[in-house]
Formats: sequence, C-alpha cells, structure tokens
Amino acid sequence: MTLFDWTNASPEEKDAILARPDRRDDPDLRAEVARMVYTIRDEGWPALRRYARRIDQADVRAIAVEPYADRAERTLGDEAIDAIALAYDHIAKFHEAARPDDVFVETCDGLTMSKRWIALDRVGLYVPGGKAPLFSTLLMLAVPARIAGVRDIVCVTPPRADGGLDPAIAYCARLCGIDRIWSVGGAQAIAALAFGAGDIPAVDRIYGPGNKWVSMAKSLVSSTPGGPGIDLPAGPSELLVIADDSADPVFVAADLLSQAEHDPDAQVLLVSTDEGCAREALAQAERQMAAMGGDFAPIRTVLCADLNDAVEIANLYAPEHLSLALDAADADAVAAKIRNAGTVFVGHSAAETFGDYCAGPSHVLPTDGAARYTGGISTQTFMKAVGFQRVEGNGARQIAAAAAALARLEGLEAHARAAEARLGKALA
Ligand SMILES: NC(=O)c1ccc[n+]([C@@H]2O[C@H](COP(=O)([O-])OP(=O)(O)OC[C@H]3O[C@@H](n4cnc5c(N)ncnc54)[C@H](O)[C@@H]3O)[C@@H](O)[C@H]2O)c1
Ligand SMILES: N[C@H](CO)Cc1c[nH]c[nH+]1
Ligand SMILES: [Zn+2]
Repeated sequence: MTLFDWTNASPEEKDAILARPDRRDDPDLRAEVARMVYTIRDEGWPALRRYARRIDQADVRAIAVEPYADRAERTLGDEAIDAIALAYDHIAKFHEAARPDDVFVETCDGLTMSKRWIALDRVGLYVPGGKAPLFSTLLMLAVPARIAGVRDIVCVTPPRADGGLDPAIAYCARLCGIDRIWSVGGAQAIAALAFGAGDIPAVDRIYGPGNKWVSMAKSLVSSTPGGPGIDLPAGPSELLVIADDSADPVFVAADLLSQAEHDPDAQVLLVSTDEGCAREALAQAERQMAAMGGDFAPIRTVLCADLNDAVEIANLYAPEHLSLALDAADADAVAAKIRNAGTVFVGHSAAETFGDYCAGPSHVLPTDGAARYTGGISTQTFMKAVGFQRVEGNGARQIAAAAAALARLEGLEAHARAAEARLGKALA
C-alpha cells in the first residue's frame, strides 16, 4: 500500500499525486467516438442500429413503460416501493425549493429589464446501465426536469439481454410521466439524441452521467456547430474523503468502496492527517472488499500535516464528492473553506450513499475537475434565463443620446441612428 506524503512533496510530485487519467485528451478514444458520432449524424438510423448491434448486441427500440411499470408495482416489493417514494419526495422537495427566481429591475424610469427562467422544450436523459441499471439517475434527472417545466423528455438507457426494461427504471419512469424509453446506450445513444436518428428526435440539451464513451460523446456533440447543449462533464464517479483521528475507519472504507464499485475508472482518494487512521481504513477496505467480492477501482491515499493541507488538496482536486470525516466543529470549519467540489458531505454520519439516492439534491455532479467551474444538476439546469427589455414612456429619452454616443465611439453609425430615431430624428 502506497501512502503519498503531501506535506513534503515537491510541486511536481503534488501534480502527480492529484493527476487524473486524461480521458478528454485520449486521442484513441476521441477518434473512436468521433467516428461513431459523426457516422450516426450523417447516416442516421442504419448507422445507429449497426453500432448498437456491434457494441451491445441488441436492437434499438422504443419500449413502452406501462407494462413494465405495472409488473414492477407487483414485483418490486413494499420496501423498494416505499424507498423510491421517499427518494422521489426528497428530490422533489429539494428541486421545488431550488427553482430559480425571475429578476425584474427598473434601471431607470421607463426601462424595465427582466430575466425570466423558461424551461427547455425537449431534453434527452441518459440513464446509465452498463454495470448497473441506475434508476436513481432517472429520478435525479427527470424530477428536476419536470419541476422546471420541461414537457418533452426523451429517455435512453442501454439494452437488457432480455430486450425489456429494468423494473425499477420502468417504475420510476412512470412516476416521472415518461411513457417510453429507447433501448440504446453508450456513445451511439448520445449521437442519436444529439442529431436524431429514426424516430429518436434530436434534443436541445443532453443530460446524464456515463462512462468514458458516453462522456467523450457528450463532449464531442456539444462542441459540434448546431449540436445540442450538455449538462456538465459527469464521468466516472469520484470521492475524496478527508479523515482525521476522529474518523471511523469502517465508515471511511465503506464510503470509499461505494464509489470505487461504480467503474474501474472511478477516482477514489483518502486524504488523512493521521497515518494510523489511514492504514486502518485501508485494512478495512481490504476486509470489506473480500466480503463483497467484485471489482473496485484502486484507492489512492495521501497523508498531510494538518487540515489546511487537506483543504488545499480538496480545492486543487475539485472532486465530484467530498466527505469530511471529522468531528462536527472541524467539519464545519473545513466545509467553510471548500471552494471546489460537486457536493460536500459534512460529518461522520453523512454517508455518501445518502446523497446518491435520497437526501434530495441531484446526484448528477461534475467530475474530472469540472467542479472548479460548475455545480451539479439542479432545476435551473433544465431552464434558460431569457432577457426581456421593455422601454416605455420616458425610457427612450433617458438613454438614446448615450446609446448614440457610445455607438459613434465604436464607429457604428447605423447603431447611433437607430437610437436617435427614438428621439424623433429623421434618418434620411
Ligand atoms: N458523475 C456523475 O454524476 C455520475 C452519476 C452516476 C454514475 N456515474 C458514472 O456513470 C458511469 C456508468 O457507466 P456504465 O459503464 O456502468 O454504464 P453506461 O451506461 O455509461 O455505459 C454502458 C455503455 O457503454 C458502451 N460501451 C461499453 N464498453 C464499450 C466499448 N468497449 N466500446 C464502446 N462502447 C462501449 C456500451 O454501449 C454500453 O451500453 C460510471 O462511470 C459511474 O461512475 C457518474
Ligand atoms: N455515485 C453516483 C454518482 O457519482 C450516483 C449513483 C447512482 N447510484 C448509485 N450511485
Ligand atoms: Zn454511487
């Protein structure tokens, strides 16, 4: 087990400790995904079908939700149905409260400037389904989309071997008013949502996390002129835990493994001010992995002198999830210094898993350092702020001369005249 020493590391060693695999610049992955995405854009449905068959050995089809949801209601069991209801309730409560407010400002008499939040017309939701069918992601996307007021939701998820729908995905889809789901995953699904293919319509913006093929495809389609927007880079899961000697190694190990189980590309870091705690958490992780079996991404462990160093590491790394395995007072003090993280779990009781399923905020969060510039998905991610500029009464008289002067400073005579026309000046 390698424990990196942050406090005595050189700047180059610090860069190496915090390096992520640079998926965005993997030229082979980029070329492979670009070929798929642009072939589907140019050839449409036949190319989509071809790729889906080659990669997932399945046909792309629109599956009606109702029969699967109906069956799921009878087979999922009360515990699962109640848990989904609780998750739905908390997600809805949070995203209702997170609805952004319109802004109205009178910049001067007669000028009413406003910014009004308007829902997008048609969105595409990607529900991951490679390692596991993430029905929770459907809730974390569709609930805020509906609360924002999106009417047209196009939903895709990787195909199942039996050609049907996962029961929990179907049940959650029905809760969110989604009546069909396309059985297609990976980069090919993103290309279909971006440009349309067969009956799959092109959408205005694509949402949802996914593995490296999905993430690369989202990045490519969003930078294609005329292509859709995307939510944010939401690739393989990440967790950075800051732990001191008050941390419970069992909790720390369990949280780390919860994210390490998502993907071999998951990024899982333990940053500790206490070597004993770090070693015990790693030993715990070994025991817990042995008990569960299965594959887990490796845990990177970094030792540092104090919590200031730990804060520096977290802000530099900008993880998707940050857990503060510290006593309440320290946890609050550290939380106040965090600037870069998708979401922060504060204190020993705050299991990362709570955020994944049912605490309330969406679990679709920025990875790969994108937490430096964006937070996670929220109600407003499904809306756009449109500006309205109302000029009446005295308004034009108050600003036309200034607008004309500014326009002439830029050498733009036609602009100046359009302003002065409002003062009654003849244009010819
Ligand atoms: N950041 C977030 O907010 C967040 C939230 C939930 C999940 N996640 C992440 O989402 C990801 C889900 O990944 P997943 O793989 O389980 O499901 P996925 O749905 O993202 O990917 C499965 C699809 O990938 C494609 N694929 C697989 N191997 C391929 C290959 N060799 N070549 C081309 N295409 C291939 C297939 O089409 C398959 O259907 C994980 O990395 C998880 O950590 C992130
Ligand atoms: N941890 C994931 C986000 O990185 C979300 C998730 C869904 N299901 C379980 N976990
Ligand atoms: Zn998770």
